[in-house]
Amino acid sequence: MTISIAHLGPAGTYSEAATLAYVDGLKQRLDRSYVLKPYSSIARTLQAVVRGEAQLGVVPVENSLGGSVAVALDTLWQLDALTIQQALVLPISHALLARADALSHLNVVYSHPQALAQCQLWLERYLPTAQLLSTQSTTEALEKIHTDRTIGAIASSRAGQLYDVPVLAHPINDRLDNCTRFWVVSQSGFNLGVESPATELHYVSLAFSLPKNLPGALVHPLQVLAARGINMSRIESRPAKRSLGEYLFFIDFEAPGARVFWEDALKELETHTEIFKVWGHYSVWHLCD
Ligand SMILES: O=C(O)C(=O)C[C@]1(C(=O)O)C=C[C@@H](O)C=C1
Repeated sequence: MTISIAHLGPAGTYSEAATLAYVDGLKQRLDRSYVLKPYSSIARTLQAVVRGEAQLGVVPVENSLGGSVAVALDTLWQLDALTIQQALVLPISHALLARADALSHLNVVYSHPQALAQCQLWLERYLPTAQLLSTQSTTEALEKIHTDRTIGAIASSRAGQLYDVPVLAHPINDRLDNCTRFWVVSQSGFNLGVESPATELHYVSLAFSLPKNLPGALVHPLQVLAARGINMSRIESRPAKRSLGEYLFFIDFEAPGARVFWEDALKELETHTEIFKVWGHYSVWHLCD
């Protein structure tokens, strides 16, 4: 059976690059054929998995410079039907692509908001007067250029080659060690049949809302982890989209060793929450670009 994998498109996005590298890794573990399915937004990528149009979906969730990809976390919470199979970390090296001969000819730069955020200092320094406009993906930004010599796009050099747009500057991200974490998700209950060795560091990701906005409400669930010596690797709050000041909390923690140890922690943690969702237990693959 062919495994179909949804990702943010069109061709040339970093999400596609992460998916291609993931497929390379999968091929070494699972003798199947794979087909990639591009979608026009991160939310639609996740919805495609829920609708069964693809068995897996690859979405960016966090970048070392730009922080969380809010739409991915918010959509995961709303959809409530997905499980994380794998995390992927991809190095991200942005290029400024344009048909212009010099930076001074550019009036507008398009890109995905995450890519614009990752190049913020560079843009302030070299293109302080250019208008910065958002697109759904870095390759959608490239499509805006057509033949216009006053428009630039931030995307990968690989995308520049695919769309035949020259590189005007590279790398332009504010730190060279820029990288993005992606989650590979499936419908809950889907078994990919890939065992990750216990030697790989494993994580658990979860999210919850709190029963009441009272003093100490967040401390209690956190104490459950601290009391067991469980190392939290991320905590992120997002608006609950109910009343002002109500939040959802997204937590990742390291989960080595016996399953029973952290499963017990989850049971106790749940008692301190209102809505409680566990996204999964998974390992991380560090990909090469
Ligand atoms: O627009 C793309 O190329 C994407 O795959 C999206 C995305 C993101 O949302 O973080 C992925 C990796 C980079 O951080 C920049 C953009």
